[in-house]
Amino acid sequence: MPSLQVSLAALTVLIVAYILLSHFQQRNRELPLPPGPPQLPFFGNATQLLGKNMITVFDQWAEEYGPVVYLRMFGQPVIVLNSAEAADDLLEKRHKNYDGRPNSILASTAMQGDMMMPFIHANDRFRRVRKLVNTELRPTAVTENFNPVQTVEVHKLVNHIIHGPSNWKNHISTCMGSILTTAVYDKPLRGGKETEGIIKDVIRLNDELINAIDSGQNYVDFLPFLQYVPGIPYKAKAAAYYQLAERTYKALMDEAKANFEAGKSAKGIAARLLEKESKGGDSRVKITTGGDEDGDGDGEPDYREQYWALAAFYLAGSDTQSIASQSLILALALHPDIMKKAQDEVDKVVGSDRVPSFADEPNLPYIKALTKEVLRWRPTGPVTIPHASIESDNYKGYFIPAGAMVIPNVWTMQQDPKIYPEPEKFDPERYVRTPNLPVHAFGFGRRGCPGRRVGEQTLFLEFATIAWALHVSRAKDPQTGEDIPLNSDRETGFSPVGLLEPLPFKVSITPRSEERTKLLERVVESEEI
Ligand code: HEM
Repeated sequence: MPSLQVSLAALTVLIVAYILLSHFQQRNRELPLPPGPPQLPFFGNATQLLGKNMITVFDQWAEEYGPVVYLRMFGQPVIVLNSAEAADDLLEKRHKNYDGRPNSILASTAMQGDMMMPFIHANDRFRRVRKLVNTELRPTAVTENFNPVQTVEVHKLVNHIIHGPSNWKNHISTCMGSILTTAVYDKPLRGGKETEGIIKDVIRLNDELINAIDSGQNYVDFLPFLQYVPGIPYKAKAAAYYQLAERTYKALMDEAKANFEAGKSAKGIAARLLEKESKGGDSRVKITTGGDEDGDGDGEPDYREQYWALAAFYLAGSDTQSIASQSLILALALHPDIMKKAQDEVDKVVGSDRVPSFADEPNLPYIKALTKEVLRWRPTGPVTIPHASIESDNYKGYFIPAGAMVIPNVWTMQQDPKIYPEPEKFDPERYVRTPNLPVHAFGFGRRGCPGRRVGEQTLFLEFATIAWALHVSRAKDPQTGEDIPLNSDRETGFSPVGLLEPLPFKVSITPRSEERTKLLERVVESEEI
């Protein structure tokens, strides 16, 4: 009992100190804060968000308060950027001050030891890891490391859909995951029993992390003093996750290292990275405890940073690509005219005697426009990953506090009728007319998605092959013969938190011709060998 009293007393002291500090931070400024909704003294605006669809609330606040909105969530300053202009001014032009990430006590520190790229601060580790990731994802590396894998996996995907159309969503998710596990570790992802062992752990880690964030287990991020409370429940679970993550990501790299040292040909980015280093006589291929040895921050990532950097590919690239593909299927079923236009373009350029390839890209502008419009219409991350301000700033006469969470509200930006007339309409033609019309779904500044090219290319080949081989339309109710309704409403037809994933829906997917089905089967068989 006395220890409980001590804990409660300590907790009270921490809460009071926290409130005082956050109030001091608000007062210690000369400029006004950006406009925003009324706040309660401690909870800020959090109560106005509870139980509501965050994007809907942000959208309304954008209308009411303008392009830059200020909130306080449990004492933490939050800036929401609602216009492309504000995002460009701050996150691109002043990126050095906005490349930070908010303190993520659960997902980054407790669950991943501050090693996982999308969550880490703009620190020396971030700069080392970013160098590695950008090198492995530069255009020539994508052509070499990803295009052959994307080709095989997309062909397999469409062939699987032909033979099991009701399972189309699982086929997509396997394909998108497999592109990453194969390109990085040379380990294709297989359904059922074949996805045992280490790759199963990669999938599990991904799912558990998303679940921890989306289900509100990250309460400690909003009430940071809780991390000092002994026995707080999130810690044990997070520690178990961290151990599994460390073991899994290291084991994958170790296996690549062992294969390469045994003289097997280096397949996959992990093995090739180690091979490149050894050819350069580089001594970095050794297991260390992480960090920049000379402490200057611009060194090369060590072994531990390397395997965590490569782990970010699956984590950041599998669900994002998969969800964009689901939104495409929904859009095609809703718009038979768009399905037909896509099919007509592919038929004209590719014909029936071969399957689409990356070489067709310059000749398929409508398919390319379709990939952009899907990501504009229903952006996978409607608010992307939050950034954080490093120093305090003055934007158009408003005070932006240091350490504020900065949320790019991509949803509202991509629904701006001045830039995208009739924004709610799914209309790929807007990108045919204006190919450089912006797509903000990949984020901003130095934190913008380094896998953008991979994502765009996967979606391009997938969409072209779907249009070539399949017909997607509304499903009919077998009892009544009526169309089964489809709900593409952002608020009621999509998941309310996290990534913008369509809620389960039914469509009809049929092969376009026997001839194309047979050709695709032959292609898949030949690629299997
Ligand atoms: C349709 C597919 C994809 C979409 C829509 C997408 C979107 C995003 C967004 C919005 C961010 C955060 C940007 C920001 O903070 O401003 C991000 C970060 C990231 N993405 Fe992607 N992404 C996709 C595919 C991929 C792929 C295929 C990979 C890897 C091959 C990848 C790797 C990453 C990484 C490592 C980060 C963290 C960057 C950082 O924190 O600095 N992404 N992505």
